[in-house]
Amino acid sequence: MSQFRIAPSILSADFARLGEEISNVIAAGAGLIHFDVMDNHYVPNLTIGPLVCEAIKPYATVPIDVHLMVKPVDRIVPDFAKAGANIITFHPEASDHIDRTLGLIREHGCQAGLVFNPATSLDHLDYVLDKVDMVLLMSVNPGFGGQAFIPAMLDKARAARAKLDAYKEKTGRHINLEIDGGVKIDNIGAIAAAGVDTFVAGSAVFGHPDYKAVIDAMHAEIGKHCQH
Ligand SMILES: O=C(CO)[C@@H](O)[C@H](O)COP(=O)(O)O
Repeated sequence: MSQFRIAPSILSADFARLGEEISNVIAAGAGLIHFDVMDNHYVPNLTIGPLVCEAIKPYATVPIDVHLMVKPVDRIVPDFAKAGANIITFHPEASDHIDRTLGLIREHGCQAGLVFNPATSLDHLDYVLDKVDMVLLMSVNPGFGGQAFIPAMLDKARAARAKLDAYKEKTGRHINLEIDGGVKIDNIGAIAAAGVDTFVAGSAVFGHPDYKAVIDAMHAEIGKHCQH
């Protein structure tokens, strides 16, 4: 199995046919289902919550990757764990106690991750890596699908990969590096070469008439730049 996973963001799916959309992207090769939670407070948009997560769970035969763009974070964590989330990530700016929130997510049986906005320093990883399973780099400002990839995030991905590799050298534990925003067939190779292994893609997948064609093309581009 490839170490590289495409995580279609259901923000760009047809919400009237969500279960079917999820089955279709999984059949097309999706490795994760990316679930964007926006609260119209931490970010200027409002989306979906635990009830929808629970409703899609029977269709999600791959892990559900819940990206919390909410403040506060902690009180919603148990609800998402109960609703079937497998991975829960949150923004350090949205939690008063980052270490506590990471621990809380893991205590509820989910993998835990930190999300970095484009201008947020990776220093937040220091001292908490032992509780982190996933690092998610935003390559757009959070809140909306369909924005353009911010090129400076390639340098940030290289810096994050270096940190995670140094940690793996010390501990033997691999931490996934995910990117989110503006990921397309024509930039995914360069992003993979910068060290990213998990790629959120909303409009690129759901905006294409053939989900398998676009996910296959993404894996092919990754393959040109990295060993699959
Ligand atoms: O979290 C977000 C936006 O805040 C993303 O997951 C977007 O939904 C990605 O969409 P595309 O840029 O791939 O269209």
